[in-house]
Amino acid sequence: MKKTDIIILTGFLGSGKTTLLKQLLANDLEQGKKIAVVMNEIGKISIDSNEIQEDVRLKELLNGCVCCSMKDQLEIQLLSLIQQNELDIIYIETTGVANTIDVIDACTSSLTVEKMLLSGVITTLDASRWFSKDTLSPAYRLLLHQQVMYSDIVLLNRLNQLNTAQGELVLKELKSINPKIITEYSIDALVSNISHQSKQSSSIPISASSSLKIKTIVYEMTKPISKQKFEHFLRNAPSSLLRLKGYIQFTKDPTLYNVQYANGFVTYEKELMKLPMRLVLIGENIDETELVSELDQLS
Ligand SMILES: Nc1nc2c(ncn2[C@@H]2O[C@H](COP(=O)(O)OP(=O)(O)OP(=O)(O)O)[C@@H](O)[C@H]2O)c(=O)[nH]1
Repeated sequence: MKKTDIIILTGFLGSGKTTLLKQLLANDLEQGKKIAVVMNEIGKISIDSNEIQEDVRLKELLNGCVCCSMKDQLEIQLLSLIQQNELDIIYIETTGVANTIDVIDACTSSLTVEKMLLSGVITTLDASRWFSKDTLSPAYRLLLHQQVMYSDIVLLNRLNQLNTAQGELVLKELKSINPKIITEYSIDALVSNISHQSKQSSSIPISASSSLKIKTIVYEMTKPISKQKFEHFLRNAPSSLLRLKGYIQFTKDPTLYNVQYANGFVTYEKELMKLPMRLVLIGENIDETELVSELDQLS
């Protein structure tokens, strides 16, 4: 069964996410694709939702961020969207202050990965915002940096608001963080580029999933594994492995555990529901063959 593509739109406040989304939706609808949008807003009301066409399924997550307080709601909304509709693409428009890794984490649970595939992260970036980033607080500066770093495509706009030297400096800095910076794009050119490539693949071809900046690996377990070996695996995991989560069963213990690993720490919680033993691993340039082979040896 073809999985529904998930495309995450990130970008700082006012950087052009909704403007881009509207263009992408118009293009997809013209091609007859079945689309849904999950729109996340920090505030209690969404202004941008009114801008979404009627034939697009829309879910709003308001008053919080899907990268933190609303993580669980995102999973629930995604699952309900695909249960009720046959969809080609789900766009997730994040709040301007969302942490990219945490959004990826939130939309790749061990339940969603069965039916959905993360197809990429697109970031919109205002060149003048980047140029004046030193006026932001350290936390927002870091956020902006990470939005660029973890994106599969960065769409840079408003470059014409800077002079030539400033523009060159911005580009040099950005390209040292992420070479996939697209500048001077007009939405028309971008959309026609997407349309052209979409004829070959069924979704927005940001890149093949194997070459995404942040990769998600799904590991299905057929039998319980050794807890001792699993913890040894985690202790020796590469630092590029950012997250591991899912449901796991250990040898000589009938309990199913919800396992969560991040920043070198692992936690287990008893899971009462009968869920598939499946792990999701998220990381930057992680080697799937190597990790899967190591996991295979844990039983
Ligand atoms: N010059 C220029 N302006 C743009 C571009 N994209 C969006 N804008 C304008 O920037 C403003 C904010 O655009 P939005 O698309 O609402 O930005 P957003 O990232 O969704 O904003 P928030 O949801 O508030 O974070 C609007 O006035 C847009 O018309 C662009 O590529 N170039």
